Amino acid sequence: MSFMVNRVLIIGLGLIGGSLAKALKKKKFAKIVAGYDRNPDDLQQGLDLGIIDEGFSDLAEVVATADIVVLAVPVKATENVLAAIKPYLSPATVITDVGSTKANVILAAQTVFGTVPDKFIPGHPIAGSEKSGVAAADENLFAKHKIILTPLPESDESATRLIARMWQSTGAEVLQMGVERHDEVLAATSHLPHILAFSLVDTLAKEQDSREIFRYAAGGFRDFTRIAASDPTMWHDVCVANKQEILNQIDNFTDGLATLRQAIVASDSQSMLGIFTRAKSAREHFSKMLTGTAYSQNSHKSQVTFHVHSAAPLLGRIRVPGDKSISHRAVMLGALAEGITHISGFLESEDSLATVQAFRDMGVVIEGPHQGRVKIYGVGLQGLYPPPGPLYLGNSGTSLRLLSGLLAAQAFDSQLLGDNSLSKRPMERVAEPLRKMGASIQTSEGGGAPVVIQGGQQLSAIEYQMPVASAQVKSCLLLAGLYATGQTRIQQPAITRDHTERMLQNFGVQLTIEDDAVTIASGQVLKATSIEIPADISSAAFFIVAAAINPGSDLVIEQVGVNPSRSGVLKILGLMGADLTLENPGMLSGEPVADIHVRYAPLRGITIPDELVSVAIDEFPVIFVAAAAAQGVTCLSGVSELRYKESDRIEAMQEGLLRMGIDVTVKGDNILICGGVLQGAKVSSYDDHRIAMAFAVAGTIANSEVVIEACSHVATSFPEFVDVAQKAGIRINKEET
Ligand SMILES: O=C(O)C1=C[C@@H](OP(=O)(O)O)[C@@H](O)[C@H](O)C1
Ligand SMILES: C=C(OP(=O)(O)O)C(=O)O
Repeated sequence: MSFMVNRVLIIGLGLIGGSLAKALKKKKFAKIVAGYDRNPDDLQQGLDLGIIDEGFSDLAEVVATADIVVLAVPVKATENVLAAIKPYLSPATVITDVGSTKANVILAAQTVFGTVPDKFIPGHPIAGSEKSGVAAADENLFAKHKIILTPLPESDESATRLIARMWQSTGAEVLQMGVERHDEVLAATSHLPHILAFSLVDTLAKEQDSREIFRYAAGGFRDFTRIAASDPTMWHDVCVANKQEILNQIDNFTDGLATLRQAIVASDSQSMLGIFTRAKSAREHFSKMLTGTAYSQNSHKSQVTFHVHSAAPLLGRIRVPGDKSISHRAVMLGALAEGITHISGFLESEDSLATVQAFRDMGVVIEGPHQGRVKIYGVGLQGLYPPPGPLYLGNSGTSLRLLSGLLAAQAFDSQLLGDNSLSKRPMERVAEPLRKMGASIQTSEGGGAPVVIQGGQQLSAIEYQMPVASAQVKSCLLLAGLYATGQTRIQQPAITRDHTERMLQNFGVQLTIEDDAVTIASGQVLKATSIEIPADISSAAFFIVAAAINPGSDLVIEQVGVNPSRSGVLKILGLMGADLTLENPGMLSGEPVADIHVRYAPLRGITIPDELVSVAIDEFPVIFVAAAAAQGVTCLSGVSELRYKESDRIEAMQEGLLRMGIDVTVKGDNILICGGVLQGAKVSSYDDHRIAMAFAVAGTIANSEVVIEACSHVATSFPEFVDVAQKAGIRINKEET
């Protein structure tokens, strides 16, 4: 490290002080790491173990020469230690501490110095262990842990930066927050759990047959009570120091426990399941937030790269997972219905799980998903609760836009957030008509997320002519229309998927449906029902195209949704000469389904009819691949909406196909793709699931390996893609780093 402090003095060589000394020495943060402890044995042990360079039993000798003094002593000793070092401090010395409460540390500094010195930067490492003492010092104790600094408005900024740099050198992540907020947050997340652990063990230990009980204590007891072995004096001091915040949290917890007790007394299964399912999903949600991972099990934030080699023919029968658009709607309407809705075929992907989480955050009891089955205890149109914080919708445009319509009509305020990609997508297209209905809704810079909604507005019906063909805008307004006084009529410039209309009718809602418009009246009640979700044609499309372009293929994809407002891809491929037949037709919860049978046949370039664009909107990435594999030129126009998806899908496909040696010309709204021989290349998915999967299909006919980078987002819509692709005969491997 180029930057080096001369001398750091650590006062108190316990677990935290010793670990900090060890880490600072290892990272060469200071030329000299000095230690002071009033216990000579600890000091000697620190020297013997090489944890400190110099040991002092007299503060006068060392304080004046230290650049940084760290108080690693119990919180209640802070005042005495500050008083002891005060006479020797030089004006340049920066002081910090490691206490787990902050208001009383500030008070101690005020008592000793009159006002808090501007070079005193209070800090708290959120790291520890049930072990104590210098012998347990661990140089990695702080790595990847959070350190909270609570500087005051008058604190010296360069002193704050220095302390931040000191902690960063140990591998920790440094955050800043206000003193009060720190004490409140820590009371909830650290102090209360410790108190509960101590109290539970103490209560059980007092029972007569405690020996007998503890003999049978299994994992649950051990997990819950590990922290009851922590240092009693330290926890005594914390309880004294953060008394009021801790009492607030104990009261809060006591209320929660009383509610659960009452549910058990009354054998109230719905309340018990509500508490347990909410807690389970919140725990999973938080763990994922904390580890930076995602909603579904087989997705995480690691870098995922696909490697694809040209395929043998695709043969046999496969199933692809449930429809994403319908899965979202089933959860939303199930939650708003009266009674219990049972769903099967639910898509367990990041996007649809984000919708589930949002409704759980609003108090809806949802069991599952378990093997595609979800049980929703509907709360009725007026039964949602205010969420405890912003609703995080990940990568999912459908969740954010549809929920905007619903939330604009609620009595409570809400805020909708998404990942980087979602934050860039246009949200004014829903905010603008919702404002016309009387909603109070703001989008962020550039018209994107976060979207902030003030509840408590009575919406009124409007007649709205949508400027863009968007099922999300239409569905958003239909949901708002359930609450708006009067009849909301939405007119669309082209056909868009009508799953919301079909599903509302399944839930008993009356609509007036015309060729290009739909009207909904408020005052209706949704009645719980059972929904079977067909396989997603947007996921099936990758295999339809892969089979269509690989000689010898003969593949059946079972029970796929073939709703005419979704199945433009079949028509487009048909016009290109693909050999497709629909077998075994039927209906699933108001949606037409069929087995799609694809056999290889040479494709030819065509001009894609304008009216097929909006009914094949998500399939264009893979349609581009079909065009690249076809003989001749494919022309299309009117697809500018593709620029507003998870990536700019026109740019992403053009770039990748050009790398693969395919001529793609984009002039304004016109796109020309010249079929040719696809070459092996390295391409990026731009974190867009459909781009990743489209290039995997392109790889099946490339003349050498295709490497697709940034594929973790495939879990947005199709977490099992690689497994299904391998089963169908595609030679694809997933590399995770
Ligand atoms: O309503 C829906 O479920 C969807 C509508 C389409 O978006 P737009 O409404 O923006 O066209 C589509 O691209 C998206 O994947 C899902
Ligand atoms: C555009 C898509 O989804 P959403 O708008 O829900 O993010 C998609 O799945 O291709």
